[in-house]
Amino acid sequence: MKIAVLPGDGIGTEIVAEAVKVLKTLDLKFEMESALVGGAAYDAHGHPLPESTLKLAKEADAILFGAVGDWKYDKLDRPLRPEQAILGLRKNLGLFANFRPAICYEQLVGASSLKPELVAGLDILIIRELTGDIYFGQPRGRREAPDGEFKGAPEAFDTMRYTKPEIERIAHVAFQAARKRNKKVTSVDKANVLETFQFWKDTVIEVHAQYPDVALEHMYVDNAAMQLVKNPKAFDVVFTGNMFGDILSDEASMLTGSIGMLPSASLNSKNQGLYEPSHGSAPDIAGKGIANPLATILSAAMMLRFSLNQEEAAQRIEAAVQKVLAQGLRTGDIWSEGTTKVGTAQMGDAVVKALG
Ligand SMILES: NC(=O)C1=CN([C@@H]2O[C@H](COP(=O)(O)OP(=O)(O)OC[C@H]3O[C@@H](n4cnc5c(N)ncnc54)[C@H](O)[C@@H]3O)[C@@H](O)[C@H]2O)C=CC1
Ligand SMILES: CC(C)CC(=O)C(=O)O
Ligand SMILES: [Mg+2]
Repeated sequence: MKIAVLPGDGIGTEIVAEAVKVLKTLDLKFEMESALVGGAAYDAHGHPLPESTLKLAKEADAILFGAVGDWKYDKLDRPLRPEQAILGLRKNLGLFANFRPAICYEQLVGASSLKPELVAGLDILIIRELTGDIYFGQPRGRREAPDGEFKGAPEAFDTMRYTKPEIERIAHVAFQAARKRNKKVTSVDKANVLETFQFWKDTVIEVHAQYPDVALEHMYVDNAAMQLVKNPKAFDVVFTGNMFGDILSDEASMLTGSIGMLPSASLNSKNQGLYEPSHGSAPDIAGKGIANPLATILSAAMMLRFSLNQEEAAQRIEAAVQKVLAQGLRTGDIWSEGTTKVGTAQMGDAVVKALG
């Protein structure tokens, strides 16, 4: 088994180091090989996703990814910007199914910005389509407005699109995941305004015919954003497209206490996967040793479960994380009065110790 380790930029390097530490503590046989990605790869090789990094990722059984991006690259031409590395990996490897579980651990009920009773016991699964939608649709660009009130003025445009097979395959993923949980899917769309999402809704209804044992509800994304903070426990599987899933998963992270707690798995049809925290490179706190590494450590647990067939090891990591939280250790983002503030490496060390 081979794991490609791609730390990336900002806090990416700090949090991946902790997840690697945890993986090395397990008595498992796998090889790990690291490579540059994102801004770090652009600085060294002139491209955010060099051929050698892509080759390593393609050949690996699983990829452990940190985060990419920094404000200093924001003026580069888009194809050279760090974010193109993660988008390119997702597209090149066909990682269309993104799982983002939002679980509020008992010990962190007080860390959420919501009332404890709203988040205690929360366990929802966001399933986000990851290789389509407006993030990848063509054409896109800048031009002179071809018509309308401001005809001739400079304008920018993107294309929102989904093909039927793209919607069908992720709908099957959502319904099958729901069968292993509470048999309820909320499909989030904007069918009242967007043709793409009326098509999404129609296709989801068709696929649902094969899953009569799973309850399906539809919700517009604006309402879903509101319901997520009003009554989050009413959801079980939240299923949506690429952009809405991106936004709603950051929102849902705060139900768990912090974005530093939300792991993710991105899978293709061969169950090859990329595992990364749901957050970005956090340039505002990079280099300070204060980032929360738990989302990345929990992503490594998802990697053991989904791609490396090591369920027991995955559960060991998840139990170790809960044990450390029960000991009262907290990085700044989840700290509250009466708990002990620790840095990134101390948190990683504590998880390693709890594993023993
Ligand atoms: N998959 C990826 O590589 C992603 C990359 N990005 C990139 O990351 C850069 C920063 O983007 P932002 O919008 O600021 O989002 P961000 O997720 O990096 O940070 C948002 C806020 O959350 C905090 N935060 C994030 N992770 C944390 C952690 N583990 N522990 C404690 N606090 C944490 C940050 O300090 C910041 O205040 C941009 O260049 C963006 O494009 C953003 C999202 C995903
Ligand atoms: C570069 C972005 C598309 C990444 C992101 O925000 C995400 O996947 O959550
Ligand atoms: Mg995001």
